[in-house]
Amino acid sequence: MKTLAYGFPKLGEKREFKSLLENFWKGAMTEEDLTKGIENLELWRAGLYSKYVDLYPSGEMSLYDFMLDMAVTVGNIPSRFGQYSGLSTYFEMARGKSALEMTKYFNTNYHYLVPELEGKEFQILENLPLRWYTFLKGKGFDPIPRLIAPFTFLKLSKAYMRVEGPLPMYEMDKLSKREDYEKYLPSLIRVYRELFESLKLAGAHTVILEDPALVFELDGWEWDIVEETYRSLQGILDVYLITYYDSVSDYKRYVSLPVRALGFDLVSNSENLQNLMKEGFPKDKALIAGVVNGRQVWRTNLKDKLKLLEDLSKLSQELVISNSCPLFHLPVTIEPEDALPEGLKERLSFAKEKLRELKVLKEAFLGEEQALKEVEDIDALLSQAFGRSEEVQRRLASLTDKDFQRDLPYKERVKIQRQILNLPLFPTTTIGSFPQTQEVRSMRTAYRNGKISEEEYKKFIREQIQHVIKIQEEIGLDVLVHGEFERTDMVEFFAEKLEGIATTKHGWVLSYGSRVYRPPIIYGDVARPKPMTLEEITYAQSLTEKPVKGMLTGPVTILTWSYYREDVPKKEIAYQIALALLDEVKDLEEAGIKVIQIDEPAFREGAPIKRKHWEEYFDWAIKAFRLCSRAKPETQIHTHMCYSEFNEIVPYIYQMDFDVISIEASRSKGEIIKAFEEFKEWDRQIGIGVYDIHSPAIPSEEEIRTILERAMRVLDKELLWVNPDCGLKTRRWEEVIPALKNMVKVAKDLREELVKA
Ligand SMILES: CN1c2c(nc(N)[nH]c2=O)NC[C@@H]1CNc1ccc(C(=O)N[C@@H](CCC(=O)N[C@@H](CCC(=O)N[C@@H](CCC(=O)O)C(=O)O)C(=O)O)C(=O)O)cc1
Ligand SMILES: N[C@@H](CCS)C(=O)O
Ligand SMILES: [Zn+2]
Repeated sequence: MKTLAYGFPKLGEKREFKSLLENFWKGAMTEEDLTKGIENLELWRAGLYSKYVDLYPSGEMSLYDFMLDMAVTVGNIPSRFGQYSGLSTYFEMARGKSALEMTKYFNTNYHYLVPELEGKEFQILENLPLRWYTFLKGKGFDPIPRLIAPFTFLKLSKAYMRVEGPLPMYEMDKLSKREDYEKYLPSLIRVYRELFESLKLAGAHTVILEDPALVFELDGWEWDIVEETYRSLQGILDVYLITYYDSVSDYKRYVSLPVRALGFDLVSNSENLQNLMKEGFPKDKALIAGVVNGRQVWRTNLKDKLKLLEDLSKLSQELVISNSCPLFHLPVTIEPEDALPEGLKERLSFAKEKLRELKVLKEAFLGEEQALKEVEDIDALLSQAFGRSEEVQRRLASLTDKDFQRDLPYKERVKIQRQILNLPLFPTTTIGSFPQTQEVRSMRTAYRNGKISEEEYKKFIREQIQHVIKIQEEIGLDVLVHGEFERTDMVEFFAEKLEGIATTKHGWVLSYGSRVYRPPIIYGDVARPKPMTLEEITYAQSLTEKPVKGMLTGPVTILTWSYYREDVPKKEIAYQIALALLDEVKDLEEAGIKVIQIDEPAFREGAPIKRKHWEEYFDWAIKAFRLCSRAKPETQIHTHMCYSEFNEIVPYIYQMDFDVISIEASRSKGEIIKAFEEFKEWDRQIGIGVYDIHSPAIPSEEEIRTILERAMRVLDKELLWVNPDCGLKTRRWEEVIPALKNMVKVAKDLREELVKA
């Protein structure tokens, strides 16, 4: 029996990764120092792995994103970036003016960069797997090199495809046919074989291939391709194949693949286990059992897992115990958290603690007394009831169908809202946040550390609000926002104000690039003790005649971007949060707020990977949104979504019954617009994001106009709003002001042109 861990967070205990990158980008650090710093982080990580587990990977360290690293390794540099010249091209692809599209990795809040295939032959450009393998080897470690598998690489990429029509066009899209894969696979496999050869030469015997795309519901021809791929990769290194986030979609074909070891996520659902028990497992392969949850922070009930491992050991002589999915969804360690609610800390386990759990599990499995005692102690602790509230549960039980239905249908509501708001054609707005400058963050830190008083902090926030209202009025925006300066993060802010949710001090997790967030922990039933946003929103509204949007984060997003209890159905938690938000909506209405935006950027991400589970998810996710947005007919309800593939879920989005949606579409080059063309019932107002807020580049009037004109070809102009594709918190004022001016100018020009026409 061996232990294997992978995906340990690269961020560092003190967010060193973030500081290194951001200092380098600011010009405050040389490339040499950046490299040294990153290498130190890799050594720290390897040190932890080797302390707790038998097997661990190299090649997980990336300067931005592991998919981007794979693309660079195999020489997949889109031609618009010109000749690859090291870090400058690398970061241009990640965050430059025409950066690669960024989207969520499976159903997680980690964002990867989508490789763009242009039909060129692959070739090794930078052998990053070899670089990191030899680096750790040279420092006395014995890692297993790890790569994203060819199938997942292609499945998550996009390629230029010919679109048939009166005028043949080329558009970026996912590979969807056998021929698409046949075009790219032979050369990709050749490159992987070369990579394997180079690793073998450097002393490796084994390689870990992460192939999570095998958990998608694949067609038979896709499995044929997977089989052909693994057959073609044989003969150089032993392959440990790892899948995660769900069960493999075709168990029989999976276990027949010609590899040395096969990994299973035995946590996300029970399908993998059922198949293992029913179908058995091949004698000639090792079974990698992903039993320790890599996505949730709860301490593992090792007693349950021991029983599971005993069952599995009857199936395979060679059992490897592992985490269920990469550990980078967890903060590094629980150690420094000293302000958690009573009784919570001992129930939690972050990435470092999960490594230790793997070690204890192995020891207990081998019958070591100390470990067996720990197993019993944990079981006794976790069996005690924790965090439930009868009052919240009573409120939930009293819900009826009426609670999920607004009083008037959209067609009636919209007439009333038009009269009240009296907005022009192409109303302009922003998504909510304005630059979270160093000054804003420092003031918050000072307030939290007791260096300034609550009064001083509040005064500072009021000044920020005054400033942002004035700026928006000067720019000529139609629906204003208060800027969200009082918020660390759109989920954490609400979590801090809700009962039943804990927040951490140091529990940072990477979302993309160097951007981090601290996922809150929903440990009990959720309730709102007092208003959460009223003070800032009503203050902002008092400064202007224009409508200011009340700004809330929706129930599905609060749930999805937090850790949550596994013994309470997600639907129940979502409804609890929705009821708390409904109280806030009512308070905002009472205070005269006419427009309320309830952000749901995680609405798509929360959906199960397999479509067969979608109906069940969307049923409660839609209802949770409807529950919290049951405002008066005259209140205009907005929602906002970003950085996911929304095309397939437009019919579900429609059922949320909002009045206006703003949706990101700029990095994906307006593909979403096509989806609205196909969904004929669409009658809601919609703001297609007209520029990418992740890039520091200021969008030109022409770029903005192109997206709007494209939208106008598909959607009635009466429905269109004009806005950036997400909040502006990561941008600087110098970028935001000219960008918004260009945006408002285009909206005004279009209005005038339509009047003349
Ligand atoms: C919109 N998105 C979000 C997602 N997930 C979220 N949870 N939140 C989101 O907004 N997913 C999809 C997209 C893209 N994802 C992200 C995620 C994170 C950011 C982002 O900008 N993060 C900030 C972190 C902001 C934060 O919480 N900061 C705190 C702490 C400030 C701090 O570090 N202070 C220093 C000292 C500072 C000083 O004194 O000078 C310290 O404590 O050491 C705060 O503001 O209070 C980031 O910077 O990464 C964007 C998109
Ligand atoms: N209102 C939030 C939404 C981000 S998805 C913001 O503007 O940052
Ligand atoms: Zn957004």
